[in-house]
Amino acid sequence: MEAFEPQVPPPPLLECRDLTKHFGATVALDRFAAAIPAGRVVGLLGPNGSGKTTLLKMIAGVAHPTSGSLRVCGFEVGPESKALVSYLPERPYFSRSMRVREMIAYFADFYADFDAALAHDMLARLGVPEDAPCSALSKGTVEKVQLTLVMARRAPLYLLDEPIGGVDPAAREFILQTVIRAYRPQSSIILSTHLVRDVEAFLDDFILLRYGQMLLHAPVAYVTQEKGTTLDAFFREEFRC
Ligand SMILES: Nc1ncnc2c1ncn2[C@@H]1O[C@H](COP(=O)(O)OP(=O)(O)OP(=O)(O)O)[C@@H](O)[C@H]1O
Repeated sequence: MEAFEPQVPPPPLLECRDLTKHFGATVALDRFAAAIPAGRVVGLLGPNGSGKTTLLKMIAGVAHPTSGSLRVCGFEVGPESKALVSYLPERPYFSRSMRVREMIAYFADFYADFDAALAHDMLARLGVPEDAPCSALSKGTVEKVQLTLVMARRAPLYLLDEPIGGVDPAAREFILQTVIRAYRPQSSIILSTHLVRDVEAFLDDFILLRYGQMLLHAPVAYVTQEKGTTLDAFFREEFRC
């Protein structure tokens, strides 16, 4: 007789429970709760000041919740969870005095999961000169480099805060195809953006935030199939000023 072994499902890649962040009297995030499984590209959408950056910072472990909890692959925020998260912050963070090639070497040294060959390949596809000092690069090219460095890590969870805001519209789709789709199917990506029209074809799910509260967490198909509209049109209608 075969022994019956109950299958214990793996923990979600990300689980947030009642996650709350106050800055003085400002409630930046209010009891945010969500579970994100592996293999999803999730758009984090909402007007200015709705809490997107605050949420990503707490998941990355660079800001601390006022209350509530979160786990990445079952780990509370700490060294284990940070090693599993590849985070692109909203502001440029790398040394402007280094050359692109040196940045790649630096990341390869620092992160055990960094795939330098993949980074070189992505930069070549994106037309970024590796010998250029970062200080000589345009804002859009700096974004391409940062996004490449973050996506060339083999991490389970990628957090991208406004990844393509400074890139020209013609290049956005190419970048999303080249860089975002380079991730592995067992990973997930959460990306915050105002460029809903540009990213919606790449998203599986979306989360809508307003005034720090989650309005909706749903598959994009909920909007395109059940509502018969685009995510961009849905977003504009929802947040009409
Ligand atoms: N360090 C801080 N000190 C005080 N208030 C803050 C701080 N960081 C964020 N806030 C406030 O928290 C709220 C959420 O800000 P957050 O940056 O998370 O929003 P966002 O959705 O990312 O905005 P945007 O789309 O403009 O980038 C805002 O009211 C903001 O002013």
